[in-house]
Amino acid sequence: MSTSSTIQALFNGLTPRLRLLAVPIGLLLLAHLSIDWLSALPPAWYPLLDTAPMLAALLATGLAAAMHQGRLAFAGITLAMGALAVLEAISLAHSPFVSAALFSAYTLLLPLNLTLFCLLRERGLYNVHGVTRLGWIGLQLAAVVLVVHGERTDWLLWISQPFLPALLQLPGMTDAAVVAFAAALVIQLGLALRRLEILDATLFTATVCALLTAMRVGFPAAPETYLAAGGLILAMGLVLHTHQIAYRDDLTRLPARRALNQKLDSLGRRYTLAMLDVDHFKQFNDRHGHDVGDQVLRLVAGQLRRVGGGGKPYRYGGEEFTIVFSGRDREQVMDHLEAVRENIADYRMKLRAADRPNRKKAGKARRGRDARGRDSVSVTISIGVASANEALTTPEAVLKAADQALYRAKKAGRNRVAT
Ligand SMILES: Nc1nc2c(ncn2[C@@H]2O[C@H](COP(=O)(O)OP(=O)(O)OP(=O)(O)O)[C@@H](O)[C@H]2O)c(=O)[nH]1
Repeated sequence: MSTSSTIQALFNGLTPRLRLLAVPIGLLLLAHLSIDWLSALPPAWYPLLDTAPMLAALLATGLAAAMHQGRLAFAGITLAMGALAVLEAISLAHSPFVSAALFSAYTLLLPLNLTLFCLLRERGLYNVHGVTRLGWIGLQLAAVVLVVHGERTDWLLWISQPFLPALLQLPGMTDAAVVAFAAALVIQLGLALRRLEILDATLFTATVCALLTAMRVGFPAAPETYLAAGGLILAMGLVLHTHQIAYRDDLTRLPARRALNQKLDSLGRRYTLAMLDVDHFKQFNDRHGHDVGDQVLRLVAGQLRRVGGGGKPYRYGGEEFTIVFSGRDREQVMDHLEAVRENIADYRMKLRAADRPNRKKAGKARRGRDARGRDSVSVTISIGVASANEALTTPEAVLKAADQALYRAKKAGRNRVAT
């Protein structure tokens, strides 16, 4: 097994939540490990190191703006402004008051803004929402300028007051900043794990970078490296997000047809394909409505994800799915497909009041009541299976054979696996 396929296998073995965080956290680790090496660079490299945070943040902002991703564009802008503030604060070019004010602004406003852009709905960039969000950033800039130019030491002293027990305090940071970062990280991680969106995971990791920057201000090359890593992580998140949009089906969150085509092109000589279709789905939709139909497709997708035998499910389109068993013969996958079919047939989906079926209409979708007396419905699926062999030498031919087998399963009465 090559190194890249070992890494791929390890990555695929992670739970979806760990997989989501693996890439941004991996980048952060890489940045962390490179600090010693970067700090030993000859002085000729210092200007590049100094400008790297700004370049990375602007790269993220530019990419986000090009992709109309308002949340990330504004996160990039605030990261750039934060980088400017913290690098000025530690540059020794200003009075202790100005340095302290800039550092406080960084430690309070950056976690607040990154959390806000994580929480806010995506509303694009070039519209009234974009202007409002830009206004919000402008307002903060004005407040910082007011404090710095007005020499408002009273404000600075007020936000610097200690109130946390010694155990929770962090050296060099105000207690307010510790609370801001802690709250930001908890909220962002919670959102990332709940929504399983790569952009949330990258915003969370960028906030970790921002915190490490504040905690390592005295260490050579450390703040610059963490800040640059934050910007690069945002930029990488955007690229992964775009890939996800192109390759993932929005409704079921399974890989979509484009990903299936790519997978088919990468298969070796031994593989089996299964085509699946929800039985009488048109009638089901007519009876229960499109929304309940959508719920059923999500439920089917959830069961397909659990298929054994190394099968990888895809949404082929509409109410059709494909499972790819790479390196497996038909005999090796039949039991796993039977298990999926049975699990789906046995699963009773509870209906909310608004989803109640019209009991007057007769129908083929099975209905009943659960233990708590709520209406429930269930569906069945039919499956057609075919493997590559001397007669079926291309993935297209195997897929077509699986589709013909599916047709036979339907003809034979549905809710069955046919070869
Ligand atoms: N709710 C919902 N319905 C969908 C979606 N995609 C396709 N459909 C519906 O799936 C139905 C497919 O129906 P048909 O291809 O006629 O087949 P069927 O009713 O499943 O019957 P058999 O395949 O013969 O068992 C159509 O009514 C489509 O509108 C979707 O994303 N959501």
